[in-house]
Amino acid sequence: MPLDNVIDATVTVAVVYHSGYGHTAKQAEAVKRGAGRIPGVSVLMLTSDEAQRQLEALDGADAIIFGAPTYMGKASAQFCAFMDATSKVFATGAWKDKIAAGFTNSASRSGDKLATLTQFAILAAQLGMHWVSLGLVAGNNSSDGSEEDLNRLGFFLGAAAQSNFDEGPDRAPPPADLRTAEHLGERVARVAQQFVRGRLPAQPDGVREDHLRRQGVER
Ligand SMILES: Cc1cc2nc3c(=O)[nH]c(=O)nc-3n(C[C@H](O)[C@H](O)[C@H](O)COP(=O)(O)O)c2cc1C
Repeated sequence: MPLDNVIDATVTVAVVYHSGYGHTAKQAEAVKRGAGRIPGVSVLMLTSDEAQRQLEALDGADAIIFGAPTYMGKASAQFCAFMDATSKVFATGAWKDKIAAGFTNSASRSGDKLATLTQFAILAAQLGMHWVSLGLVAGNNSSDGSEEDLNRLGFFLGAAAQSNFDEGPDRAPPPADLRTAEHLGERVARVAQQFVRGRLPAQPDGVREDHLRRQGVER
């Protein structure tokens, strides 16, 4: 492949999610917004039903971000069906060395969301993927903290959101949780880009840097 094509290669971040009533879909859209902010990154959105029917659509993705509501202390059954379907990928190793991350949303502040994020991280490990954490300090845990803080729910493994059960997706999850989801999308896109560029073939001194500089790429 010519050098220009290799360096111009778009990085693809896929978001695979389930949402029963629209709240986690809002969070998924926020993840997409964050990832899409990084120049040279395209975002592929698939519901877990769609992804389950066409797993090969994800073969070209450099990163896959898993998202589901927490139902009964675990990822929703619909998302679990997608997880089970990835046993085909387990067999072929097709997603090995892709970047992975996750997000979840539930009614309670904890609501046992950690169990869902842990499920996602284990899924990624079984598939040989590289898990990316949220990368934020915990918010709203001091006397000057507030509900507006990024990562107000204090998760590290992935992005968490909380949606009051009596509010529709037009009101929940709140802006701080959507900004936290945007942060995750942005972080995963950057990591995926670094990872893809790290695999570029070695170039004579300065050639690769010149290409990146001409593209205005942040190093
Ligand atoms: C079957 C079911 C189980 C649920 N279990 C939990 C739970 O374990 N913890 C929690 O905090 N909320 C729980 N909830 C609330 C949902 O996580 C919450 O309403 C969420 O916003 C739904 O997201 P969605 O609109 O994307 O489906 C449950 C809701 C349903 C329908």
